[in-house]
Amino acid sequence: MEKIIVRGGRQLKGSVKVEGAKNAVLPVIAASIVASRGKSVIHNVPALADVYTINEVLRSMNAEVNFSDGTITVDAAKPMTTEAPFEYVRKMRASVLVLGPLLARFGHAKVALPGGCAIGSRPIDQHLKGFEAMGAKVQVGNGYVELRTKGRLQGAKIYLDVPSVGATENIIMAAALAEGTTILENCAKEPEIVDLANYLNKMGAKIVGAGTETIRIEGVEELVGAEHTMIGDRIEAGTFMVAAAITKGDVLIEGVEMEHVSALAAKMEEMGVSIKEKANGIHVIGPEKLTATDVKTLPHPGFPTDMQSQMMALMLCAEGTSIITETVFENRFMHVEEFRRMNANIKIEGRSVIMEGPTNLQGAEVAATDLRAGAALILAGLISDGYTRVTELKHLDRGYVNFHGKLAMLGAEIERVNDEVFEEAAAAVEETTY
Ligand SMILES: CC(=O)N[C@H]1[C@@H](OP(=O)(O)OP(=O)(O)OC[C@H]2O[C@@H](n3ccc(=O)[nH]c3=O)[C@H](O)[C@@H]2O)O[C@H](CO)[C@@H](O)[C@@H]1O
Ligand SMILES: C=C(OP(=O)(O)O)C(=O)O
Repeated sequence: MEKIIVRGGRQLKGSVKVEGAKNAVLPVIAASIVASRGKSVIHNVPALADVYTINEVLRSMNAEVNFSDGTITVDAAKPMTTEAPFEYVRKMRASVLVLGPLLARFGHAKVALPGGCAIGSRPIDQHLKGFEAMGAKVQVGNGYVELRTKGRLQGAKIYLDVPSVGATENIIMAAALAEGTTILENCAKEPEIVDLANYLNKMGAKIVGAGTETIRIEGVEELVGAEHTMIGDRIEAGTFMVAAAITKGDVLIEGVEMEHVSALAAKMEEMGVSIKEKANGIHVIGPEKLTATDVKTLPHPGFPTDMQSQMMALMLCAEGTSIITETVFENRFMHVEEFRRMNANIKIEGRSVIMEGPTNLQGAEVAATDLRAGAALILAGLISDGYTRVTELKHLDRGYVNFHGKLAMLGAEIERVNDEVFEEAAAAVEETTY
């Protein structure tokens, strides 16, 4: 079994560069389906398992996709099939982001229903409500959702019940090729939405208001391939900000906008962490003592749910009582059990967790329950007594490129090993007769 083994006690020092944002690149790759001519060239693409999965989804539908040295080219000009089977959606929920582009360009899309996952139930009703408002017929059955439209989709006024990131993305991709104007209200304001709108506008779309709660999309008849460079990953950056703070370290984080991590930075400053914007990155210095604080996850610009488990690791080390309230996903506390294995004193009360710190964290064998939980357990391992062994790395690989290698470059005592390889080698040694 593959594991990351970390030995606590090293202060992190140096600089680290973050990758392009996973949650921005997945919709951008899906959006390249809307180009009926011309190639799309996308730079600063992270080599993540999720990126390989979305590339496979597009290839399976007859698009040409090449990925090397951080650049993806997509040629979707040839006729495409319009179905994404369960084998892809099972690996990565963001596969549902092909629904909007396929429907808008080909009048048909069929994708396996994603179902729940380790962090909550994650329905797609708001995506479907938007497509229906634009004139699509929606059919759900046998584990699939199928969308059809006769002729072009029609612009519509759509109000989202929750500011869903995925629904906002799917609807703006569909509306970009619809006939007439779509006004999308109470939409998500995440930086990834702005990046997607910028890319679509380079393709010829007419989208204004991305990053605010009302987006207006004037549909156009055709979109063409475009060149785009992805924004830096604010969640990877945030994870390294916590790594610096938790180890009382001194780290410069490059490749991300300060504005994209401002909610996290504000909370970390309340805890006593020094965070300064520099010309070449974000400079984080961890204090001798961390002060307890409270955090509530919210849609952007609130505190991101994708930083909740990493923040929990930091709060475990703070003096006093800290509370985290998770309002975005109903079940995103699976990592609490794993932290308890590391000696954490944590109570779950409804949608909140209450921690008494500082915790004398102890190394243990723990499992990544989702990708951010995996990162959070490694962060806790950085300051635990002894060795922490983190398994289920498939989750981590969905969202972090070479996480252990980057931490090692900053001075952490960490390695990624494959037990099976060791066991095979050990067995081979035993069998050897001298
Ligand atoms: C690939 C990607 O970008 N993933 C991110 C995206 O996920 P994703 O786009 O799936 O998350 P959403 O913003 O859609 O979900 C937010 C909340 O809305 C609910 N909801 C969503 C859609 C819907 O039709 N109906 C509904 O009720 C969800 O159950 C959840 O409680 O945003 C999340 C919230 O910031 C992040 O944690 C994920 O990392
Ligand atoms: C929850 C996440 O991703 P996804 O929506 O792809 O599961 C995440 O990036 O933390």
